[in-house]
Amino acid sequence: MQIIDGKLVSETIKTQLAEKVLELKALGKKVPHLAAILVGDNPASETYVASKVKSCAEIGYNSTLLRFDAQISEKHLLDQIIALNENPDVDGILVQLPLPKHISEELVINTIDPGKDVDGFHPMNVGKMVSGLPTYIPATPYGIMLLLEYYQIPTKGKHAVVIGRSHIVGTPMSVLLSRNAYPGNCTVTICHSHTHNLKELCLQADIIVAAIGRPNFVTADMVKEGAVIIDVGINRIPDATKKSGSRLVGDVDFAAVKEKASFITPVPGGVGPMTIAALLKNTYYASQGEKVKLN
Ligand SMILES: Nc1nc2c(c(=O)[nH]1)N[C@@H](CN(C=O)c1ccc(C(=O)N[C@@H](CCC(=O)O)C(=O)O)cc1)CN2
Repeated sequence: MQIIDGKLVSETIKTQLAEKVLELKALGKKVPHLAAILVGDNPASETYVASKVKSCAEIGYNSTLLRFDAQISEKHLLDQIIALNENPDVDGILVQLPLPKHISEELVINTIDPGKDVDGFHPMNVGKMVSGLPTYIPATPYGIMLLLEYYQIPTKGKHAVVIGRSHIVGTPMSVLLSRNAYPGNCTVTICHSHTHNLKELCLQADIIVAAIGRPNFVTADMVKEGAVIIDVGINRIPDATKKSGSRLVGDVDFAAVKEKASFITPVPGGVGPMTIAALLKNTYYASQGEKVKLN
């Protein structure tokens, strides 16, 4: 069994991007600029946005963080996005999700200029991804594709089971795994809350992508010997032995499942850091007026 080291791969990608920034600077060109919008005080969102801003600084990107309290009106938020769309210095825009209930995520995403939508959530970019055209690919699925490629994990003809059908992870992941290229060419099954024979399907899977948001949901008895396990879950559970009183676990029972897996991502240190690295790659492409073209 091999543990997929997302921290290592993300650091490698960040080093490559930092080199590209130095090249831009040497040519007297502008460095990539990411604008992040954070609404409210969700502690997890605060951590993720802080990590995005810190990563930008580490590799030499400019970043702008716009913070608003949870009561911001939808109209005011949309006006801020429009201003960023019109700001020629800003290459990439992201609005950290989730948003407070009174704000339509759909409207917010649709307001971001598709050319600056480095999260790849705009319907125009989703459509391009589904059509196999160069575009911005949502950061978590993009990060997973980069991990599969880095570890040269065979995917052609494999049965991939994706647990979860969110717009951020499950749905794009299923599109990418079934595309006609490497990584891809999988036969994909998407499972969700109405899937009755989940265990049976998982037992047939060569690759499982768990993105359901339930701690330790995938147990060893659901996994075939030699399966590749990609854990997207980030769940904080109580742990009295920790100073903080809690610890982070994925959607997979890592300790037991690793005994059966050929490759497995840990939590933390697996998919999470790759989400940031993939966002930074998208931002670089946006700054160059390019889109991501997977192999
Ligand atoms: N606008 C967006 N919102 C959200 C996205 C997204 O891609 N765009 N994805 C998630 C959260 N997310 C990025 O925003 C994200 C989640 C986890 C990590 C990460 O590095 N996790 C670490 C653990 C961090 C911790 O201690 O809590 C790991 O797994 O090692 C980065 C980014 C929802 N919202």
